[in-house]
Amino acid sequence: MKPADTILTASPYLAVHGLTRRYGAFTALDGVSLALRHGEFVCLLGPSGCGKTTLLRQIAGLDLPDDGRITLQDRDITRLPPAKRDYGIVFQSYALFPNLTVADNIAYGLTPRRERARHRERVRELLDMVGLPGSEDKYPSQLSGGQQQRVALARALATSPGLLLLDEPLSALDARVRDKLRDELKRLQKKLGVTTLMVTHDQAEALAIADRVVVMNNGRIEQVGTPAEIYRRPASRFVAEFVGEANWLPARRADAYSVTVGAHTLKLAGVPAGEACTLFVRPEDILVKPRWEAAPNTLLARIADVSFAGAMTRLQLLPEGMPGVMLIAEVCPSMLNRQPLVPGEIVPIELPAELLVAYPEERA
Ligand SMILES: Nc1ncnc2c1ncn2[C@@H]1O[C@H](COP(=O)(O)OP(=O)(O)OP(=O)(O)O)[C@@H](O)[C@H]1O
Repeated sequence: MKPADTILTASPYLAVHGLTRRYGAFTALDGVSLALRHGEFVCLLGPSGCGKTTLLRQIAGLDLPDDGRITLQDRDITRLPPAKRDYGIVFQSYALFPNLTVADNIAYGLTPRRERARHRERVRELLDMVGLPGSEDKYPSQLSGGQQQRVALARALATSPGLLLLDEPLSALDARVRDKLRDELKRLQKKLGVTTLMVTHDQAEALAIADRVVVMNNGRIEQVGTPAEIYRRPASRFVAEFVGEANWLPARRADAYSVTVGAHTLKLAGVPAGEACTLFVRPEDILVKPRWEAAPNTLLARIADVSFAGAMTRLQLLPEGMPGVMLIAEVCPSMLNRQPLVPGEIVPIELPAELLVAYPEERA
């Protein structure tokens, strides 16, 4: 795992340095360091209680750290009041004023108040931008959840802030609205180039929307990387388990580049020190071969179950010579060029050496 400090770029837009927040004896943030480049979309991802919102609140100035610093374009903002930090924020609950119209909600932070005509024009522009043209005179209660969240986004962007903070903005919405708004949010963020930090506990959402994902656990950063890096090369077992689905196989180290699992020896790019380790392989990385041929990392497996999963077919496999191991594989039937797979059938499978990762046993 890389220490978080090593990801600090030369001149980040926003950076936190060794941020710590304690609540009594409990440490909610434990020396977190992180840097965001200008225009980047970064997601804070992690299980409930890992400190995501605490970190966002520190950056917003809604709570103060016990230790550490926050800088915005190299300026120390750690103790600045929220109004002086140049950000817009959207929360999970829409937090609109119910007694104000959409237009007044959006224009709320625009100053000076006397410039009503200019504000009206800005509100119109913002409503167009978030896909709600002509909604100026409606009240929040007349809007759906997705529409209210669009208004909240327009309000957050009204002053053209340099930083957009989003605290689970999509999680109260139903799945279809959430996916649509997620895509729109990403497009809008790229168009405006506003540096964005979003909290989510939804790994699929983080992978789909972010330029970089920050995986947090117990008040610390486990890994920072692009969605592909996080998914393909999880830096720890925690990240591998939290992001995506994986098979885990108990293994014993044979040498620096191979392990044994049951009666089989499997090759891989590297094996950690220590007698025992755990092998990680994604379901879609297991290859079902059209015919048997003796080759490295190739073995026979009995199909225990086949289930339809849309574009992919999902298999439960019991590899021969690996007692107690069951693998989940996802295969694309059109790639197989063979008869349909059926339960009870014995098929050759390959666990590709370059896609296997071994984690030390003590991290389990
Ligand atoms: N004001 C507070 N007083 C005491 N403990 C707090 C306070 N605020 C947060 N905590 C604790 O700090 C930890 C981190 O909370 P935080 O809200 O940052 O988690 P999170 O990762 O955002 O989780 P969730 O996804 O559930 O919102 C939690 O265990 C929480 O109970």
